[in-house]
Amino acid sequence: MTQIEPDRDDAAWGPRGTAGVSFAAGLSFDAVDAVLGGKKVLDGLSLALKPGEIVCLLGESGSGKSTLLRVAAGILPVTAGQVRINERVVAAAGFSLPPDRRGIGMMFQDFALFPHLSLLENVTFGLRRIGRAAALAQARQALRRVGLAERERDYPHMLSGGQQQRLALARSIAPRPGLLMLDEPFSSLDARMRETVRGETLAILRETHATTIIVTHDPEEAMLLGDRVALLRRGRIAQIDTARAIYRTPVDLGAARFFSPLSEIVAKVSSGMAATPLGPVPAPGRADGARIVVALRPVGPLELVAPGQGVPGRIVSIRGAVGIDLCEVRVEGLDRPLEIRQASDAALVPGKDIHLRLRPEHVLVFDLD
Ligand SMILES: Nc1ncnc2c1ncn2[C@@H]1O[C@H](COP(=O)(O)OP(=O)(O)OP(=O)(O)O)[C@@H](O)[C@H]1O
Repeated sequence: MTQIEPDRDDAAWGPRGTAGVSFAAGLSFDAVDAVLGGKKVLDGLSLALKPGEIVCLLGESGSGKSTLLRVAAGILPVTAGQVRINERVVAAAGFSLPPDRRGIGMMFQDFALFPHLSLLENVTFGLRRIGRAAALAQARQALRRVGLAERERDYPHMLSGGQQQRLALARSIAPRPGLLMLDEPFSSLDARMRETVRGETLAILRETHATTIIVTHDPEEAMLLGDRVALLRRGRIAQIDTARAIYRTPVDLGAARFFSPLSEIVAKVSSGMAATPLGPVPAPGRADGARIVVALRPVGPLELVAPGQGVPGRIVSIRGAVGIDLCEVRVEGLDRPLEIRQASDAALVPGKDIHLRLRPEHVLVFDLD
């Protein structure tokens, strides 16, 4: 058996070490189709990532998120279009560069660890090409970076969920891939652990410089982690932009609904304005008689004001969260209560009469489909 040399480099890496740096790669999908079970799951999908960029992929269940990662990694072929890595075509109809020649690291939702291999062996598994000594050094560096250096002889079942996530991350970054595909990397962790692990993972991704796609179901997570957020719908990108931009100017009502609950009011346009029970809302560019949806996020468009300065409403329910109250407010003329988030206030109680002022500049307006 090979004698494992103690690592002499500890001091240089600080308390936890750093992740090895990758050569970030550009990744692009040009009008890609992919078929599963006779169904077109990616349908003319186009998407381009700049080197070193982190893009979070959001979308309904079944919209094709995992399929997109599998196509990038070379696990699934394309039936039309092209996938390019650094301008080199790696997939096209009838052609697929094998996964191990693409320089892509993949991390799966269930971590896909090898139960019969030690932590160190789990990480060196993907490093067979570089020779035993270099593989051990790189694997140890990755384990140290995720805080598992002391556990290298243990087996995956001896780790907590959070530690397993860190091992899976170490395994995917150890070969220093230029591209990383992370499929719901935090979904099996509980809420508190998710927050810590998420921050740590982001720090590691920034260190490696790897160009990364992260699939998530959680809009807040996407907004925190992604340089840009891409919204996938029925196998195509419905919108891609910074999280702030998508939040402020979603491309349609479906995209808006993805990022927060909405109170939706249908209204008719007259002379560029739409009358709602909360007050008039500008509807520029819409013809007279057109029907629109005025959508209100729980934070921003409505403020509590003194009597006489806004429309009357009544609080019908209150749920407390950390530092905020989630209020449902009934307003005459609306079929459903409005959902409003307010800074916690003991004076806000169910049954209380309040007054609301609409801030039209914070309202989203969409054509009624
Ligand atoms: N092996 C398969 N055979 C046939 N259809 C499949 C297969 N795998 C996935 N699909 C279908 O392809 C579509 C896209 O699946 P995919 O896993 O990419 O979606 P997703 O957006 O990642 O969903 P989720 O968020 O639920 O993981 C779904 O309709 C799914 O049922």
